[in-house]
Amino acid sequence: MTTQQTPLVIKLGGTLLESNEALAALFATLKTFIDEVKRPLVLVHGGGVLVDNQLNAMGLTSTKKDGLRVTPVEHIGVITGALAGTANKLLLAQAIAHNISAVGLCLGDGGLCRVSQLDPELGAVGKIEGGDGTLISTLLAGGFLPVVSSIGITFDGQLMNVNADQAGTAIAEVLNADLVMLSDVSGILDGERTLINELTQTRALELMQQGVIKDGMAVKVKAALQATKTLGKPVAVGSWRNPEQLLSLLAGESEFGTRISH
Ligand SMILES: Nc1ncnc2c1ncn2[C@@H]1O[C@H](COP(=O)(O)OP(=O)(O)O)[C@@H](O)[C@H]1O
Ligand SMILES: CC(=O)N[C@@H](CCC(=O)OP(=O)(O)O)C(=O)O
Repeated sequence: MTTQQTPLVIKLGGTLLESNEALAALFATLKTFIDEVKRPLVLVHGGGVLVDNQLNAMGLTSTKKDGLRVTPVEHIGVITGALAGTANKLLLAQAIAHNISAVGLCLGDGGLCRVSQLDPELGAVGKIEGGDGTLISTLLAGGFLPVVSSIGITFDGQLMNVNADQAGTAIAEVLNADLVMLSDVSGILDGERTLINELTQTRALELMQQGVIKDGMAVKVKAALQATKTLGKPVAVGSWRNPEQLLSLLAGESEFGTRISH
């Protein structure tokens, strides 16, 4: 593998993390991608469903504000366990089972991303910016697959819960990579619940204003729009059920998923 090629950042989220079967199918495709396409690949992941399960199991309740989880400081330990622990290691386990050499990281490793508190009302929720890509580039040059959770660490050493779509954007920016976001849905749906293949910024803002794109999808679309702007190329949103379509989608050749452009 060479780092001369444009890296591909794939963000994984949604109920994928709850299904070993879906994870195994995805990693079989990723293995083929790594062997055949030979492009540097980085995985960034969420695991909101695992966070919900862990908080529930501990008798803790959690709310979201504009698609972001309100994170009281007393919840951050459990959330870190779910994201940087369980979710990250479930993905590592799949990589190992598919003969992929992977390394599990969080946003703080090697100064990858800079994270500060986003809004005191949200508690330990991080605002993310790109940082130092040296560690990831070194791992890619060594043929490893970096798998990055969305737990960040502030300069003064506080753990922060970062939305994983925002983390995907920040890492794609650090690496000047292509970005695809895989979720539970086939892509972004319009008011009639029909898949939108091509979404421009103007239409995205309109649909968010109308409340057609909302909750977690509004966070995702805003993160994707930022990435299209900074990277100067489209971002793909699709289902982890058809990962093999995502490169064609980025190239504007597939009817699967949504291609977001500036
Ligand atoms: N216009 C829309 N198109 C598709 N999904 C939408 C839309 N508006 C809201 N959603 C919701 O957003 C969810 C995806 O966001 P989210 O759960 O945050 O994804 P992930 O966990 O993969 O980051 C969908 O499952 C759906 O319930
Ligand atoms: C601040 C914030 O909302 N953090 C998210 C991080 C995980 C995430 O984004 O997971 P998905 O990509 O699977 O949705 C959360 O706690 O759910």
